[in-house]
Amino acid sequence: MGWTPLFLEMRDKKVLVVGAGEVGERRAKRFLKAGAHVVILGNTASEEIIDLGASLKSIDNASKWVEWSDLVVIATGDHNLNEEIAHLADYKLVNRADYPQKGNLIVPTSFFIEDVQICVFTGGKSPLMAKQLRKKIQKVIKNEDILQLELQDFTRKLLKDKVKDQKDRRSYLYKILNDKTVEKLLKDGNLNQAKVYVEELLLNLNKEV
Ligand SMILES: C[C@@]1(CC(=O)O)c2cc3[nH]c(cc4nc(cc5[nH]c(cc(n2)[C@H]1CCC(=O)O)[C@@](C)(CC(=O)O)[C@@H]5CCC(=O)O)C(CC(=O)O)=C4CCC(=O)O)c(CCC(=O)O)c3CC(=O)O
Ligand SMILES: NC(=O)C1=CN([C@@H]2O[C@H](COP(=O)(O)OP(=O)(O)OC[C@H]3O[C@@H](n4cnc5c(N)ncnc54)[C@H](O)[C@@H]3O)[C@@H](O)[C@H]2O)C=CC1
Repeated sequence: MGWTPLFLEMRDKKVLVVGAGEVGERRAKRFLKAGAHVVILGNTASEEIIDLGASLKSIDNASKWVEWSDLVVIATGDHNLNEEIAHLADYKLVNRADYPQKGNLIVPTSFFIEDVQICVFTGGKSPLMAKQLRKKIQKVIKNEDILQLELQDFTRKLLKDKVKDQKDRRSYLYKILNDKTVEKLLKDGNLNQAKVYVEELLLNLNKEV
């Protein structure tokens, strides 16, 4: 299995979705929300994805639209047609809804918590379990984790100015992560106070250096 997780910047990328049934529609929505231009090939597309900015084109011009695209989602229920499109698109990024292993791109289940994006992929073994695992993971991530993330971002920026050596910066970030006062402040939702606390610690750090 050669799959590895990556994040693609989809803003202004061109996505061709061949067949906007249940799966094609889901993919179209995902890419539209990420800022891509989406063309649907086929006979139908829901009002919702057209409103979101997708346009519907005839399958007769498939090779032209494949050439136009950066990424092709193949999601019709017609296996022969899917194979034909895959043949045209063999030099592109391709997501195959019917035979994932014949494509080179997976669209995993994913969710955002603030700026954190979490994805689950079961290697194609069980999409249903990918969905279940997503729901379980969503439950265990707490508000204080997100506040810690904000505090780490704040601290990293301060440290970049003050501490030259990356290894020293890393060790300082771990200290903040494991600091009991910080833990308590974040549990109580006091991000601003935690920032003040970190700033004071950093002042002391400057004195030590
Ligand atoms: C490989 C992959 C495609 C890719 O992206 O390249 C793929 C492939 C296939 N799925 C099939 C079926 C189902 N898919 C779902 C649901 C989801 N499928 C998703 C992803 C993926 N599905 C990719 C990675 C999967 C992985 O993690 O391994 C999710 C997670 C994300 C998303 O699609 O947005 C989304 C949940 C969204 C959420 O979290 O809410 C359900 C459940 C339901 O409908 O409720 C069922 C029915 C139950 C079942 O089969 O499990 C079949 C037909 C099998 C057949 O013919 O029987 C194939 C094709 C095949 O397996 O050959
Ligand atoms: N990746 C995934 O998560 C899943 C994949 N699948 C697989 O993906 C494929 C599509 O699944 P669904 O979206 O659920 O099916 P669906 O039946 O909801 O949608 C299929 C779409 O293909 C279009 N279509 C069919 N024949 C066509 C043709 N000759 N020309 C143009 N358009 C044509 C239909 O109009 C429809 O819009 C199936 O092969 C299925 O096994 C199914 C469920 C989930």
